[in-house]
Amino acid sequence: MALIAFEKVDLSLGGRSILTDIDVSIQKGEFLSVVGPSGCGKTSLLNLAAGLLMPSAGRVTYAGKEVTGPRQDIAIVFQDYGKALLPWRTASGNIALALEAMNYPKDLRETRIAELLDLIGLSEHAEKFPNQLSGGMQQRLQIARCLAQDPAVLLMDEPFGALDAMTRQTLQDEVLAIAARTGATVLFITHDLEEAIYLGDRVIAMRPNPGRFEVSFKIDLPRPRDQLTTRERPEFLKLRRELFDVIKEVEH
Ligand SMILES: Nc1ncnc2c1ncn2[C@@H]1O[C@H](COP(=O)(O)OP(=O)(O)OP(=O)(O)O)[C@@H](O)[C@H]1O
Repeated sequence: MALIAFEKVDLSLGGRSILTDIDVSIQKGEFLSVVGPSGCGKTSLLNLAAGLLMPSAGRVTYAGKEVTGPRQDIAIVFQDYGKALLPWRTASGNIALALEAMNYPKDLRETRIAELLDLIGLSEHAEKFPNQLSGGMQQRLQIARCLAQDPAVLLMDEPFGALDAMTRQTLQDEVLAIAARTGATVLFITHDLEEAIYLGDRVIAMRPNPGRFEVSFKIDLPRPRDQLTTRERPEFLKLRRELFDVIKEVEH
């Protein structure tokens, strides 16, 4: 069953066509990666799924119903964790914020915060403020805060773009583990073609001006994925090459 569907969606902003003819169904539990050149409308696509933007034509549905605004069961992870976290609240305090927003029972909050900190490996850092945490830890914290909502969908907008390569790989594996464990549906936007393939069940490449879908690749690489062996597989290398050729072509 399609959890999120875009049906012939067009988006114009300020009189300019940003996205056109977007048609896609994202299945429950699917991990969909979207790649494309800068400015092709990836963030706009995610904002439509989040109910933060409304289509100019066509419709976006969630579980068969038209999306009319943000929902508690759809969480967004932004690239800029520095802006997403409250600097005057500790790691625990930042997670508490999400629980407060959803009126999570007061007497259960402490246990839930401890669970989430444990899940993302920050138990030792519960009382630290964001600026006392590394970039990777801050991004983990943002993810934990999203997970506090117990979302059915995670929308991730280049979440690891600002992190170093090693941290990035660790967090990729954590997100895969979280998705497998929670059954969450993930829409993942990235500039990194290898990251898109490594994570996804499917990768869609976009073409700019106006933004539209160019091609979709089904990724049949076995799970669980492994940073070394998965990336060494001939199918991985073949997909990487094909995707690279598509992006090179649409950028010109
Ligand atoms: N509110 C707005 N009004 C007018 N144009 C906008 C608005 N928001 C975004 N745009 C334009 O829409 C286009 C797509 O932007 P979007 O941020 O969705 O692209 P993107 O693919 O995510 O880019 P990047 O990879 O650089 O983050 C850009 O040309 C941008 O300038």
